[in-house]
Order: sequence, then structure tokens, then C-alpha cells
Amino acid sequence: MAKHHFEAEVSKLLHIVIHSLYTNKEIFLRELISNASDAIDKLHLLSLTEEKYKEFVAEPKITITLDEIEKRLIVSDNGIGMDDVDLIENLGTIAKSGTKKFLEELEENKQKENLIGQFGVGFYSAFMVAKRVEVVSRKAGDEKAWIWVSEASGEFEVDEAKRETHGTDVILYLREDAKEFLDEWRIKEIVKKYSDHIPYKIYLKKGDKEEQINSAKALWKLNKSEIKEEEYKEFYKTLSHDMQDPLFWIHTKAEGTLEYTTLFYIPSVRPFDLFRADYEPGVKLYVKNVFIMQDRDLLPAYLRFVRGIIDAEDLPLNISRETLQYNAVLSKIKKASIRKILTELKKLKENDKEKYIKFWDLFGKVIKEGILSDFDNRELIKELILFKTSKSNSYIDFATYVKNMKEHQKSIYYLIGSEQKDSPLLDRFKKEDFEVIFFSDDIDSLIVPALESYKEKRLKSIASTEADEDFEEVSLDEAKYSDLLRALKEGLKEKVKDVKLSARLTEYPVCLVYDKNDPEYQTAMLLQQMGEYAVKPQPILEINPHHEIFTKLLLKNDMKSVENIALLLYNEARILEGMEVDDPANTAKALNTLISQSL
Ligand SMILES: Nc1ncnc2c1ncn2[C@@H]1O[C@H](COP(=O)(O)OP(=O)(O)OP(=O)(O)O)[C@@H](O)[C@H]1O
Repeated sequence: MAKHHFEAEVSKLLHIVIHSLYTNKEIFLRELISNASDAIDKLHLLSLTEEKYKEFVAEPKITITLDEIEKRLIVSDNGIGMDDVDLIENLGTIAKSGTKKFLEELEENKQKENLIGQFGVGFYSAFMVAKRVEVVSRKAGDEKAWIWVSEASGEFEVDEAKRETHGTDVILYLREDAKEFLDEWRIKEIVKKYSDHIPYKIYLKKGDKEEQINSAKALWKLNKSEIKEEEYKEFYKTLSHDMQDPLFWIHTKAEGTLEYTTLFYIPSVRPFDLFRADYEPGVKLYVKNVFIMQDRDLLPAYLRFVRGIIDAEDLPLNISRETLQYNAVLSKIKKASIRKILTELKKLKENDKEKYIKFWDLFGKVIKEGILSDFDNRELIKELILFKTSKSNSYIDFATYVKNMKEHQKSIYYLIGSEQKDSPLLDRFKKEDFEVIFFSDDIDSLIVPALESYKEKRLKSIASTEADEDFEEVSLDEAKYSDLLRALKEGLKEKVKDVKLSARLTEYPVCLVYDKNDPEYQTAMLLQQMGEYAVKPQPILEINPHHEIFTKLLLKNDMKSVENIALLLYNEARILEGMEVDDPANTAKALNTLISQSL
């Protein structure tokens, strides 16, 4: 046998593989199956393009043989095969510059295991589980077969061998601690996990028994017209482990400069961990049918409910979690995928409102997070938002709202909080016949201010003084009420920022508003929950000078009971805005005093 030395980098890699790699050993099988599949791909292409390979159109096949007696695992294929020169070159050196660079980085990195676990070390990963590896191969078109043997000791040997047909057998003599890979269930499990959608049949052979153990069908690679609705649904269930049918799916094949396929599903139930910080990502990355990883970074967090697959043609199989974020090809695919999902959701909203409302009730709250995190798609996300309004009990969107706007209406008006159809703040808008949006999700107080505008129409909160600028100024007789206003303010102390006369009320005696530069109640509360204790809501109590409570109070000119009245009216305004009573003990006392006085 002719002896050869491994290239220095290979020796380094082997050293790392053998000495530093303890976790995730099972990936060796993915790597070997992937190589076998590549070898079949190559021959397949040649048989299609070159005359002398025309005869090699035998049924492609990958076989995993478990030999309990010799403690061997063999991965065989009927692909292109290798001759002696190929064996020396391919299995004695590292061809790819990426791998070399990775090795350099690895040398400097202490957490080798973490890094390398994410990185396909290709053929050499066989040494994670094998003390000795033999590769018996015969190149398609050659008469001779060759054997490559190594025990990873810095050298390997190549000699003539026998093989009936073209193709390759990679024979692993399993180490003592890798005997689990002789178990057929373990192998089936690994193949299902990583290689189910390799387009070639994978057989498992043990003794006389031989069975196919993968589906051999990359569903997403088929043309849409070839896939039945049922097949889409079944595939979703295997992919997501969800028992229910998906709500809908988006299947895209991109060709041209960037070649990739994506199949995304929207579930019809909320994943259990949707609102957990440690949620499981739902999208898997494949490179040419080979499963690479399931990673959060494949889609932004606001699309975390999406299940599916991204299968890219132009990515290296060894792309790691660390390099994932920096890969330009993947970034482009990711960007296009986000846009595609959002655009398809918009279409669903237009074409199947009932289904879209189902979607919105399940995931609307999550999608809205994108307003804060995805600036590029902010306008598109705005199109997806649904809400109820002071005029509509069923959902509408911004486009409909704007279409329904009155001619003299300057802005889009909203109120944050639970649907407050009886809010005193609505008075003026009812009078003008302006529609007011109710934003009632708990995150709305963070999201809605960031919306800013829709189609050049500003969004304004009706609980804030910012909406006032859209209305004509009304002159109010401040002087006449100054003593009363002062007395009310003194009664309420720091509960309110100020007490003022109101131009916005017609029916109600009081309401609470916020200066346009101050956080509104819900925002302040949310910030407090997030640990910003210093942020306090600072409402302004506005009083309706035409309401009889105040006209009578003014007539009486008796400020004795004003403190009690102030507390009650302030709490009335809070209740009408859906807040809880502030200072309940004193409020009850004030109420009792006033009741007694009236008896
Ligand atoms: N079963 C096989 N049949 C034919 N050639 C093979 C086979 N296995 C490996 N090779 C050859 O050996 C080379 C090195 O394999 P290795 O797995 O280390 O790297 P790779 O497949 O090129 O990269 P990666 O595994 O990262 O995709 C392959 O490029 C291929 O030419």
C-alpha cells in the first residue's frame, strides 16, 4: 500500500474532530449522506450532458449498512466514485478556503466544541465516531477500484481494490463510545431528522433486511401544480409537530441571480411558546435539500409564528450560526422572504377577509412588534393592522379608515385602552362625525406612537392635547372660573398636572387628557412595568364649563366641598377611560359625605 501524509490543515482538523468534539456526533451521518447525494448529483448531471456517461442512469440509491459483527457502519452510493488521484486529493487535503479560514479562527477560539458543532467538517467528521475509516471507490467509466484507509494518525494509504460497480463505500469501524450508531432506530431517527428530504432513496440494511427510511421527496422542490393540498398539510404537520391544519401557506421558487425555494406556513393555532422569550424557531434552513439548521435568525422575531423551510442553492453546507448573520446571499433571501410573507398576508386580507381576521386574532399582536423593529417594512406592516373603531364593531384597516374620513378631517384619531365607546374624549369627535380608532392590545401604547402617520395623514391620540390643533380655538372665560379651577387643583394636589377649562366636552362634566409631550396613562404604566418607576402619568383634568355641576358650584360660590367633588370627578373620569379608582378609601369617604349632605 502506498502511504501518504495528510496536508497539515487536515491533521489539525482531525485532531480537533477527535479530541475536542463530544457533542452532536450524529451529524457525521448527515455529512456522509450529503457527500453520497452530491456524488449521485454529479453523475446524474454527467449522464445528462455527456455521451460516455449515458449508460450510468441506474436508479440512484444510498445504502446504510449496519454490521453488528464487525461493528461497522457503511454508507454506500452509486454516484460518480473516485479514482486513486481523487482519493488522495479529496480525502487528504482541504480544498475549500472557507474551511482553512475556519480552522484558523478555531485555533484562537476557546469554545471549539460550540463552534465546530455548527460547522460541517464534511468527510472528516467520520472520525468523530470511527477509529478507522476505509473508502472503497470506483469511478464511473473506470475498470479499477481503489481503497483509501486511515486511522487518523497523520497519514493514510491508498491501494487497488475491488468493487463490482461504480460508486463509493465509506466504511466506518466504530469506536467503543459510538456503538449507538449500530442501532437501526437511532439511524432511522437521524436520517428522518437531517436527510428525510434528500431527493434520493436511502435504504437501511441490517442482515437480510433492507428498507427505505426516508421519504426521498423534497416537497418544496416540486412544482406547485404537482402538490396536492393534502400533501402540503401533511408536510406541515411533520414539520411543525402541530396536529391542526395550517391556516395557509406560501410556496415560492426564486430563479435567476438568486436561486432558492421557500415554503412558509401560518399555523391555525398559536404555538405554545409564542410569548416566551425562549421560543423555538419555526424555520429550517436547507442547502440543496440538506438540512443545515433551525435558527431564530432566519426570520425576525415578529414573524416567529411562521413555520417552514428556506432551501438555498448558493450557500455552503458548512454555514454556521455564527456566519449565518454575515452571509450576503442568505441576507438577501431573508429580506425577500420577509417581504413575501408580508405581501401575501396583505393579499389574504384583500381576498379572504374571514381567514385574515382569524390570522389577525391569532398573531396580529406579534406582527405589530415589527413596527418597532423592521423599519424597512413599516409601511407594509401598517397595511396589515386591523382595529375596531367608534363607528365599526367589526375590524377595519387604515385604508378603509382613510377612505371614510370626512372632508374637513385633518388627521387619523385614536384612543388607546380597552374599547371605550363611552369615553368623554369622544364627545367632540361624535359631534364632528369623525371616526376614532380603538387600540386595545397591551402593547399598543408602545406601538401606536411609532406609527406616526399613514399615507401622509398623521395619527393623533384623542387623549392628548396634540389633537387640539386640528380644531378651531374656542375662547373660554378663564377669569370667571379661575377660583374654581384653583380650588379643584388644590383638592387634587399631585394627582393631576393641572385643571383646565375644556373645549372638547359637550355631555360629560370632566375628562382627563395628557399634554402632547407627556406619556399617556397606558404608556406610563407599561414603562413602570418595565422598571421605569420614575415615569408617572400626569393627566390634566379638564372641566366642562357648561355642565350644571360647575355652573351651580360657581353660583354657590362655596368652595368647602370642592375637595370631595374634585376627587369624585377625577375618579369618574378615570373610570370612564377604563382605569381603576385612585385612592379608593378617600373616594368612598368623599362619596359618603356628599350623599349625607344631599339627604
Ligand atoms: N461518496 C463520495 N463520492 C464521491 N466523492 C466523494 C464522496 N465523499 C467525498 N467525496 C469527495 O471528497 C471531497 C471532500 O469531501 P468533504 O465532505 O470533506 O467536503 P465537501 O463535500 O466538498 O464539503 P462539505 O461536506 O462541506 O459540503 C468532496 O468534495 C468530493 O469530491
